Amino acid sequence: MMGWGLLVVGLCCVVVFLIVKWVLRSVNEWYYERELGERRYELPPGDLGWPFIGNMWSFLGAFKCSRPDSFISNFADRYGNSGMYKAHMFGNPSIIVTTAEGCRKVLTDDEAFKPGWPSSTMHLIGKHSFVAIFDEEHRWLRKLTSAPVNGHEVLSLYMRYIEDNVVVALEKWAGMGKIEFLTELRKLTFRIIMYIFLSSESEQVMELMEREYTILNYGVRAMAINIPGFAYHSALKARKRLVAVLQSIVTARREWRTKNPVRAKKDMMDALMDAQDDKGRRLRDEEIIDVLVMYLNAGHESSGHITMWATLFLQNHPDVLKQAQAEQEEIVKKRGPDQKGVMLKEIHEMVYLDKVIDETLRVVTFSLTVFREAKKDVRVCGYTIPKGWKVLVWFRGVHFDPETYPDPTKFDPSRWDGFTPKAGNFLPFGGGSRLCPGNDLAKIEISIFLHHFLLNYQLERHNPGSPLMYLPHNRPKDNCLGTITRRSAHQK
Ligand code: HEM
Repeated sequence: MMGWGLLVVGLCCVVVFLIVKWVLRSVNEWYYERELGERRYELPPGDLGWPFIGNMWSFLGAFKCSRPDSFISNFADRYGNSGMYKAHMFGNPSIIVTTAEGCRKVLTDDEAFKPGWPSSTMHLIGKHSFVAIFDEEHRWLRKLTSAPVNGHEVLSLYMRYIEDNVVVALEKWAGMGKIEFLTELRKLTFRIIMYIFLSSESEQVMELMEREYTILNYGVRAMAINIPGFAYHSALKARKRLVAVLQSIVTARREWRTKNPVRAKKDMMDALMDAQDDKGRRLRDEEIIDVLVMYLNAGHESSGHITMWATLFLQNHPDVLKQAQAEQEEIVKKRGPDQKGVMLKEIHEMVYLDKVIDETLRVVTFSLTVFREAKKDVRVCGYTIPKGWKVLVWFRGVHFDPETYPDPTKFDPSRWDGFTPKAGNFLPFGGGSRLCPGNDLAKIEISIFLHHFLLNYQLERHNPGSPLMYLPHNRPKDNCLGTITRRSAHQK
């Protein structure tokens, strides 16, 4: 009797548990889809996860357990390979778009989409930065700020500065013994972007700011929990400190400009201070600071990571390394006796290195996803994205599509021999009106670094098996701890 009783109680518990689970799993769908009426049947397949946390648990779980692709493959396993899935991400009902066709459509249709970054990102990067502004305001500020980092003339101008700093840094690292290669690279790329935007700052200020950016970036991809001990809370504090430093730089510059009205050289800060829109409006300090917070971050974090990964891939693939070294040696051999340093035309001749960099950009896919919001109901690849819903343009899905890139997880620069991806199939720098304005600068920086590294240096990692982390960005957990040494004559 007792046994039957226990069985019944057990069964009741299981049934109650299943009902509660089903109700909880359906709450988000009832709440967000009810108001869509019949249009809910036009949504892509998927599920909106649990109340409050949505699908964030499985997103963070997949990325923290180093299985980044399992997050999307779980959707594909459950709902079929539709390439678009509904989900609840970063606090919003969202559509994740993983196909080249869908991503291109979202990135290029400014009539239908505007930026849709989570409000936590906006608080961290700034409500006057490009993650928050759109249409006319974005076009104006983008034109103003992208000019100083684009075009043959300006890039040639920065190349000397970049190269001098690369040469000094590599020499210094080779005498330092054990270093965190990624940390040092981030400092180097930060110094370069600070020079371009602010004509440099003191060593101390730069180190401090770079450290604050590291903390800020941890918060960008974390749950927006503003409680001490959580990454987002620390990131908000880091932003405050960054804003304070930038405010003091802006104030000092304004004072300096008043005393020196005629200036020989103008940098990005000058451009922002001089700017006037067609109604004669000038930018306020807080707007300038937000644009700087964004540019200084975007302009060093990505280049530092990609340079580290390209170096690692080269070191781990001896055949690729040999071919890349041979190309650089050939370039140096052709130089006249008076030439000092790399020329822009030589970078265009680095055809093999360019394939190595493109393959690195693909395999790493530094920007896992970017966010948009539908301004109206939009049809994409046969599904409806409802007005107000967020869209996650999932670059990783595009870059790991086996139909375009057979054996997609393999690092293989030769896949680029005679191969030009169709529009939308290769998006390391995004696309449309938000295409990365620093793409040429980034490629030049990476090429100059690899040029000198390949000719003269090698890296020995201390923990080659160090586990990988995927958030906020792909990197070895030990920040690539290793020793840089000069290549001896017989290795050349
Ligand atoms: C390997 C290096 C880099 C990668 C992989 C990269 C990637 C990207 C991607 C994917 C976007 C598109 C964001 C979106 O669609 O919402 C973007 C935008 C942006 N990037 Fe880069 N980037 C790199 C280097 C740089 C550099 C060096 C700079 C600074 C000069 C920079 C500044 C920006 C800015 C300001 C935006 C926002 C553009 C807008 O919203 O109009 N990036 N980047």
